Amino acid sequence: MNNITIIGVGHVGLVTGVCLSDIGHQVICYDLDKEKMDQLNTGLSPFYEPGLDELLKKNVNNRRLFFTDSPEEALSDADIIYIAVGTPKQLNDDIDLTYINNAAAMIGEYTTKNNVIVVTKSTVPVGTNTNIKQAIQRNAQKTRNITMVSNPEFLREGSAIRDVFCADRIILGSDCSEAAAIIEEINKPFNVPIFKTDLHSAEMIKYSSNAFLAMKISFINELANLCEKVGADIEEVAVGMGLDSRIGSEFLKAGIGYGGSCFPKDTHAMLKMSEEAGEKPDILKAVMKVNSRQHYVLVEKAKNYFGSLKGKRASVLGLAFKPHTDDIRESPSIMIINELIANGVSVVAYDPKAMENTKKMIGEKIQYASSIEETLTDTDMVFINTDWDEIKTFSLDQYEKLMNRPVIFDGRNCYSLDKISEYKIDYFSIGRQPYWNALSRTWTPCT
Ligand SMILES: NC(=O)C1=CN([C@@H]2O[C@H](COP(=O)(O)OP(=O)(O)OC[C@H]3O[C@@H](n4cnc5c(N)ncnc54)[C@H](O)[C@@H]3O)[C@@H](O)[C@H]2O)C=CC1
Ligand SMILES: O=C(O)[C@H]1O[C@H](OP(=O)(O)OP(=O)(O)OC[C@H]2O[C@@H](n3ccc(=O)[nH]c3=O)[C@H](O)[C@@H]2O)[C@H](O)[C@@H](O)[C@@H]1O
Repeated sequence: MNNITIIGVGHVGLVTGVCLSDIGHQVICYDLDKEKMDQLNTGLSPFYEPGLDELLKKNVNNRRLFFTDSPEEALSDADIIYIAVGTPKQLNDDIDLTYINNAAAMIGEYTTKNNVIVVTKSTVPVGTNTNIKQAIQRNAQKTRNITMVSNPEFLREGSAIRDVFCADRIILGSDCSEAAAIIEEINKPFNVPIFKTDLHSAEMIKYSSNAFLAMKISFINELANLCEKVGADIEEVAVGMGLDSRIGSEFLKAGIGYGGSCFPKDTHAMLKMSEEAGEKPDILKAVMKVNSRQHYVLVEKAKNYFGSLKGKRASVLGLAFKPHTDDIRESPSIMIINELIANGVSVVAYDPKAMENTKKMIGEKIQYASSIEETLTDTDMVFINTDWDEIKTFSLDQYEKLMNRPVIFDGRNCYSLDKISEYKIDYFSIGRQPYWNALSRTWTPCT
């Protein structure tokens, strides 16, 4: 059992704290937000993540997990400190390292132990861990020896707890083998393969993994658009490709482009890192370009279908950037909504978990419904933007019943084409037969 301090209690910091306490460590988590810390000490998570509330409650109740907004309480006795603060994109798309620098300064100011190991969970550009160490040293009052371990996180929102306990690997980068061995020991109970490497390579592994996954998504989306033109079905193509173990079946789901707080920002950060190093990141640029275009393919289809969208009313099913989360950061659904509004469409939306966050972000620009049925009622078109189970399994006859004249723009290929053709619904999806025309009962190419 180790005593561990975590700085930054967001998606990564909280899940890390909960999981480390669950495997037996004593964890104290520190964040600036007092209200959030008070709520967490009662066992209630500030965001939705499957399975998190139960584990949080369990470990708060058995006193292995504690939250504070006092840096002194969190840091003065600490000798193993995890940094999990945000590294967001600035308005000009550069990475913002303010929170990292503040965390570093704070560690220097408040720690009192002679030897401290600092473990970076946050995603940071290559070289940042070295800068963090220097920033801590500049501020250090009592601590003499600071050792850095880069331990990038690979969890996904919506399956974060499972991803930690069943991870494919844990990466530990350090220039000190003793420190890496201590962090390896801490992680042993997870029973996950551990790969130890140097600091810079560990930092690079994180960006490279996210960029590769983003590339897979843009690749399948580009193929999807081609499939529509040549009469192939991207769902079949993805299965056939994925059967090759060198390619693998994951992250080959065509859709409306990747969103979320990480792929967009991390591809930008990697692009910048590459350019600063004098390289030409051509693949990365293409990945990002394809992705930006993909967010709007459904709106383009709607424009072609209706001629003009002005004065129409659209329902939107799904606001979160993916299912099983209430996170709407860089959500393609919000981009589609903004594009619809710019085209004179009035929007009514529904999401099982992300309504509150959407209200905070875009307020009364749209209307909010409390069920799928209410969302669809008297609308001219529906956009399926997030494939929550509730949305994927929603009965097609309800679209017929509730909409003015049902037209579905399905960004997640939720319905089988065989099923669709049994209904009087005009249907567009991604990378399959482009358009089911209910009146002529034919699959028609898009213009
Ligand atoms: N969200 C995700 O699924 C994943 C995120 N990451 C990376 O992990 C890092 C954290 O991401 P999230 O957890 O999503 O961020 P977040 O934005 O959800 O949470 C960051 C937290 O840090 C706190 N904070 C900022 N400065 C602080 C300071 N000086 N002292 C104490 N607390 C401070 C904020 O109040 C906030 O609660 C980022 O670098 C991200 O790229 C990595 C893997 C997965
Ligand atoms: O660094 C991070 O923050 C994390 O970023 C992603 O995790 P996350 O963004 O939570 O979610 P993903 O499941 O990767 O989905 C990201 C986006 O890609 C889209 N996506 C995903 C997979 C796919 O096949 N097709 C597709 O369009 C999703 O709809 C979503 O908008 C990575 O998968 C994690 O390994 C990583 O730790």
